[in-house]
Amino acid sequence: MTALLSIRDLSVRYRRDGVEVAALKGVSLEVAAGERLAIIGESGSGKSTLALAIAGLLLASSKIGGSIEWQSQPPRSVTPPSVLPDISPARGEIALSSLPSPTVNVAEGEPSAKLPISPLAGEMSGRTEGGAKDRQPLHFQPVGGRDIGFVFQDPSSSLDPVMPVGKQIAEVARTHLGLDWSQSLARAKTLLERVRLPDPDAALHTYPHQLSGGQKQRVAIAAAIAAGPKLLIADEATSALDTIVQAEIVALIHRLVAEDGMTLVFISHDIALAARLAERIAVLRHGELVELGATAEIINAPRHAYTRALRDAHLDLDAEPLLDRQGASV
Ligand SMILES: Nc1ncnc2c1ncn2[C@@H]1O[C@H](COP(=O)(O)OP(=O)(O)OP(=O)(O)O)[C@@H](O)[C@H]1O
Repeated sequence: MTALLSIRDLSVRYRRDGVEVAALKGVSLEVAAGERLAIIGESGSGKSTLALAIAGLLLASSKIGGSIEWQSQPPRSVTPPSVLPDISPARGEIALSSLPSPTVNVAEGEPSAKLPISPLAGEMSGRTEGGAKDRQPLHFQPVGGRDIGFVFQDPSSSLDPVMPVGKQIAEVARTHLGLDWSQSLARAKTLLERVRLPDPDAALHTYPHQLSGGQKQRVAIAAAIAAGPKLLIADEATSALDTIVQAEIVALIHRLVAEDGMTLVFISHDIALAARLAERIAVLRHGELVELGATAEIINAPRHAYTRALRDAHLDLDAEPLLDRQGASV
């Protein structure tokens, strides 16, 4: 399979209370175009940091080493390209984001603010820095976030509480697909249908607080895919939901990814959930990639003791089979 992006020797360090935290330590992996990749590990293992690094959403104060290199652009299967919505949990609203340069190549310890396009720094901006226009991109360059959709754990903090959800989705379409308001609202309605919100016409006018947690997450997913991204990153997108709703959201993500031909990076601490959705699983521990393989291999024949422990811990807690032995079962 063609690689969509290659991550090489990626390390990320945060600074907190004067102390440096090494969140990622030399992680290398490729994400193939069209695959469903899960990244699992315990709390603090660096999963979110990896997701944010891929999306170019790391704090400007973080120190980044290594590279993230995007390969040639695969054919888009959905609507015209556009800038995608960044649903920023830090800001509690849908913001319009830009990605960093796809080829992020920074010396270890160099501030990420020196990246060609600034990462998250209080608010997302599409400004280029450091004379990015003069650079000759060697690879496909994702523009203004249009190529990555991001779904965060908590839909309550990723949606604007005082804006009807239809408008939140339509805003994305209007701004970035060049549609007028009626076209944008029609698109929002179609997206609400696609994420199976009951009565999409009425749902257009509802506010987030009028929806259940699962419904809010459906809206957040609709907004994340409104621009037709080629890569969808779901960061613990089901963790705040009860088990039944979790399964529904996993099924929804699986269907949308298949329908739109997206690549999926699914972040989860739950190996069972990951196994239901992903074709490959990457296991992070203390910021290091300890194992990467086909889902069936990871589940049935894990090589690393840590992966075995994750699997066995799950088996101890839940008698349900982790995998239907046929791969993703949704
Ligand atoms: N903004 C930040 N400032 C300082 N340290 C951070 C920051 N974000 C994360 N860290 C630290 O970096 C490490 C990796 O965190 P990260 O959130 O990537 O892990 P995770 O596997 O996603 O955890 P969880 O499942 O709990 O979300 C942890 O030690 C965490 O405390």
